[in-house]
Amino acid sequence: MGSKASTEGENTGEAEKTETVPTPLPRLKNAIALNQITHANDIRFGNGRFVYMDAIGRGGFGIVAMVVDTDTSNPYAMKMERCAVSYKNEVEAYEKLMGVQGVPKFYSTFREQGFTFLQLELVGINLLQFVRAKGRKLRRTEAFKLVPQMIDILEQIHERGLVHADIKPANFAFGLGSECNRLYMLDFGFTSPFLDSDGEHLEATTRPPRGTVLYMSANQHLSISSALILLSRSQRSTITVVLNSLKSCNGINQYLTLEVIECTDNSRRDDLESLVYTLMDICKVSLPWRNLQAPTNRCAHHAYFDIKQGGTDGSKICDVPEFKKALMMCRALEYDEKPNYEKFKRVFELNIVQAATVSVKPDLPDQVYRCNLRREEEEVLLKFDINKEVTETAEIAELIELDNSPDAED
Ligand SMILES: Nc1ncnc2c1ncn2[C@@H]1O[C@H](COP(=O)(O)OP(=O)(O)OP(=O)(O)O)[C@@H](O)[C@H]1O
Repeated sequence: MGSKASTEGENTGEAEKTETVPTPLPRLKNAIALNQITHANDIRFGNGRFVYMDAIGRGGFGIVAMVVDTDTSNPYAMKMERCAVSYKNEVEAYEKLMGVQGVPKFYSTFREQGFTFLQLELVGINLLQFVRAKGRKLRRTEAFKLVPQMIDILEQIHERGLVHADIKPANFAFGLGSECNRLYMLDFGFTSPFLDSDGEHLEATTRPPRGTVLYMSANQHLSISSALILLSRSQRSTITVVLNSLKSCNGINQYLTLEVIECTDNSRRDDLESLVYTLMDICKVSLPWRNLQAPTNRCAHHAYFDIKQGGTDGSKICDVPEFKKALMMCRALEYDEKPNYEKFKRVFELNIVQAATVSVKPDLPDQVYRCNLRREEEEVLLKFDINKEVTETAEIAELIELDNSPDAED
């Protein structure tokens, strides 16, 4: 299934030693000031061109590292993934989104030792980290101040014929330095086109829900088809492998019930609905489904659907008029309908005084946020130590596996 099991979709880089950051101590826990990076090490990517500095993010498929280009001394974000499933999607999306304000610049991509790499413009802390660093949720006026930028980015992504499909706080980040009051959109691993080659909206197709459970639209939980596959005793031989692995489960040796959760493909309205949930979450408006278990079957998805629907006008979700209105607008959109982005922005418009006085930006505009690596991730990085001889056949096997994968480039 394309959804992320974590209901929060967050990185878990919590408290950690700051041995690589010299004095003065940063005020933001885990922060790395760009002008304070002094340590260089022997971990290199891209045939030695990029020096690894620190891990700054983690996702479902790999890590994001801060690196420095030895040719230019410029820092970059390097997204490194073992699995190539979302990689091709993401590269295609970044290529289509070149030049969009609010999407990090995409510089290059390469493969090394069975891993895929994306060299990206380095941006600052994400919205989830921002809220945590503040130690409180945002005031509504603060969150609303961000809306025009968020909608503008989303509109431009849609203008290029793509739906993002994983809108959440961790996928918005502030820029660095003089760009620190600008928002950027990250993570195009689930991004997909919604227009055909003639510019027509694609027909609604079905596939497993996509996105991060906490923020995915109600529609993504609406299972519209499921398959019940009954296998007679005589058919067993054809699926011996499956049945063998299920031997320990009572009652499965006569028939196999396979439930397929499918929903309608994401379209523009789903991105907007996820944006409303993102805004609710960064303000002090709790998401009523936050404590539900991650949905693994149709019944659980329906429970999510019901609660996210919150009645026809979303009134059972929360009583904040702006969110209610925005949700109603999302619900009123047809699958292939272009949203009225300006109208959507107006729902969250601040008055003149608020617009002039409310400011939302990181306290430390030159700092990125370090993410604690797990042991296995550190071990992976050590594969890229230039002092270490690469002799392991496992690495060659990985390469072969990757090149044979359906996503491998020609
Ligand atoms: N260009 C960048 N500059 C700075 N930090 C970044 C950049 N890209 C990603 N990050 C950091 O890394 C985190 C994870 O990145 P991203 O969401 O792209 O990875 P992912 O594997 O797709 O994650 P997930 O599975 O949670 O969606 C982001 O939340 C962000 O904090």
